[in-house]
Amino acid sequence: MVTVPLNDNIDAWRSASAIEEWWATPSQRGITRPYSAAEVAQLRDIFPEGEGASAMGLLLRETLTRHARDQTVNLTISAGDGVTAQVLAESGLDVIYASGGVSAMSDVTTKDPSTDLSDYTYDTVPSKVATLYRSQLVHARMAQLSGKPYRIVPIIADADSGFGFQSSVMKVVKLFVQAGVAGFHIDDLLSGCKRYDGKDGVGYVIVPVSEAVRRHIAAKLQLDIMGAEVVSIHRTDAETATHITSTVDPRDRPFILGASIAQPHDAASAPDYKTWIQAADLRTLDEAFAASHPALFDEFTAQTKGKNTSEALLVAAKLAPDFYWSADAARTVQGWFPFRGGVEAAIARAIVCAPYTDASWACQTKPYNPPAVEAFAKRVHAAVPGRWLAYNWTVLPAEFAKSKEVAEAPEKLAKLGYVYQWMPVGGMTAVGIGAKSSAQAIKEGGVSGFLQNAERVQGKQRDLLYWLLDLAKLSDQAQEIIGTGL
Ligand SMILES: C[C@](O)(C(=O)O)[C@H](CC(=O)O)C(=O)O
Ligand SMILES: [Mg+2]
Repeated sequence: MVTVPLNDNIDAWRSASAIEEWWATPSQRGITRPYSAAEVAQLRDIFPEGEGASAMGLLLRETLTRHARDQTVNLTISAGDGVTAQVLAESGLDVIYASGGVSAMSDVTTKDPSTDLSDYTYDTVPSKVATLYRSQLVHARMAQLSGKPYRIVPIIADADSGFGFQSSVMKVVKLFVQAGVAGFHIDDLLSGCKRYDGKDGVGYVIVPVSEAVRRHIAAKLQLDIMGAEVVSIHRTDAETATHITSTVDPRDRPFILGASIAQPHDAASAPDYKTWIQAADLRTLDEAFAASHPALFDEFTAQTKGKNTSEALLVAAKLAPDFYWSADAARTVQGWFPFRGGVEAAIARAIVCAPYTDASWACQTKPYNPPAVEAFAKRVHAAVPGRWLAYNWTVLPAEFAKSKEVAEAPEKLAKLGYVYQWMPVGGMTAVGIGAKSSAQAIKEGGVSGFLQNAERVQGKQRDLLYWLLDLAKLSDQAQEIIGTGL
């Protein structure tokens, strides 16, 4: 048997009481865990390996708490490389985002960029985080050596849908923690099947809310196993969703649509899906029953409390044998059910998932919509006071740049509790702008044009050599310490 001198510490690290003590601390005590500290202790490794991520996680918690308290704007963009990360940190931004979409489109582990479909290998964004985190470590070392101040900025990363089932959620979270992440978001999408043109009547497909909850519990379990302070963000795509994979969860019933007019064939065997759903007059079960049997609706509501669509449909059939409604008939060829996406569905999901996560985010794929943004904040806060909220500025039409409403919006959102706001694709735009202005300067003025342009943007030419010379001090210092004595 191998013995290590740290046995006592290891026993403490793997003890249920130490875990319980940690769960009672301010960062952890708000979380609902459907498992015990003893069960987590059994799954712990001999050594903890999340120290860097925990430090970053605590820093992020501090940052979000400060912005929530002061109602200040915390706005940032993504970074895909160490240079961008460093510039964002030096410029005073409080968070760096590691985007799945930007990675998908520009730099994936398999080296074959494509659409943002969450079908890239799951080590892609963790590996990006490692780059952003480790380059910050190097800069902190450089600064320490030269006695200069430095900033470490926490990284929030995109965990997409967790890349499969619960085990893959745990694996991607583990990689994130090992990489030094401060926070991550997990969504409720079905991986790999976004349709952007809507040509087939299907856009975003989500999973039942119970599956979203299980993803968050799996993620939290992995954080608990690793003892990591990392912030977990609930993301829902329910605002955009057009379909859901299953009708099993009663909490999804208010948004599941079915045919209220019987058709000769199911939607899946119809020549044109969109024409079929129009003819079938899609409604929720409750809407259809209320419209066809208003006198029985109160009785129906009372008897179907907490029931999913199939169970509620049985009640409807007993109360009114002539009633017709079918979610099954409206399934797509893949078996997905029509879903009424919107802010109501996003709010419902945010409230259900809040106990297992630290922050809530309804992903935006349409231009800024103030009433929806406000409704989400107010209703989520009514259910979960003080909840951290996030907002993505993704769809940014050119006219936004000059609109007064959008200019004032980040501040307005900060007052509503949106403590983290970001332009997810902004890192790609920023790199593109830098490259484009450099290329233009070279074309117009050669070496001198390039240098003048760099100086104009960066303020001082020192920045051009900063990395090379200051980094070199680190290796020079190591050589100095090793010496020439032998
Ligand atoms: C935020 C996001 O998840 C990302 O990967 O950056 C994407 C961004 C995008 O595709 O525009 C998303 O909003 O789904
Ligand atoms: Mg993404």
